[in-house]
Amino acid sequence: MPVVSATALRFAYRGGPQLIDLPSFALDAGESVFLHGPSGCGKSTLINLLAGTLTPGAGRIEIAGQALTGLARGRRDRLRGDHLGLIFQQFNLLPFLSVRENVLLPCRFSARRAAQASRAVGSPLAAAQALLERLGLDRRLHGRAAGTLSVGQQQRVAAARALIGSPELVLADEPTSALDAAAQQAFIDLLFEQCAATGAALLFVSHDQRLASRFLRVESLPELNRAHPAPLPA
Ligand SMILES: Nc1ncnc2c1ncn2[C@@H]1O[C@H](COP(=O)(O)OP(=O)(O)OP(=O)(O)O)[C@@H](O)[C@H]1O
Repeated sequence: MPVVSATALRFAYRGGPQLIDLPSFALDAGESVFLHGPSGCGKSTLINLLAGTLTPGAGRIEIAGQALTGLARGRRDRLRGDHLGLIFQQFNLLPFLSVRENVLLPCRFSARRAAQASRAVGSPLAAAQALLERLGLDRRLHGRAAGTLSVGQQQRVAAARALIGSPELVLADEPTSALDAAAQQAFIDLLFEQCAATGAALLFVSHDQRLASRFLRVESLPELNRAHPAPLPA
């Protein structure tokens, strides 16, 4: 069973042209997919549709076998919290909360994630600490306000937050855009390692095709998408 599937998905921003017209797209459990395309082709929009933060004009999205489309907001938020880990370009960490509290957020919103974290290592707190340490952030940093960390450190906090409680699917939107080439490779290594450890599928979105060679499955959004939005000027 796919961990995420989209069928006959169509989307346009209000008053804008058709941006997404996707006959079908799916990821199987444990699969890692690199999705690329030029700036403005709709990659972030697609991620937000799959995450349920944008609502499609038509079509169906299923997460872990459950329909996301058509759900009321509260149930959609719960489905997202239970099954998805999200890493965005801007990390979306809460800068005044500690590193530890940021990582624990998904367990606060999802009893399922908290239970899975507890089953794995005893408690959500122990899971947060173990993940942070495996991602190279030692305990002295865990009580610091997230906003005081370097960009590379914040990226790893965002990864720990996405991975805690073993979500079935991790959606990563340009997560390495602020890193240099060596740090990008190291971050991708960590993501692969952690997704393999929890069995999570990974959808990694980037315009940077140099990263594609690390993935077994590589997809081009403009090739999948039957709507062809005009590229943004460089
Ligand atoms: N909230 C919005 N309202 C209206 N138009 C939007 C909105 N967000 C994005 N767009 C437009 O939709 C198109 C696709 O944007 P999107 O961010 O999905 O592209 P992208 O492929 O992720 O680009 P990038 O690689 O630069 O992040 C762009 O033309 C963009 O200007």
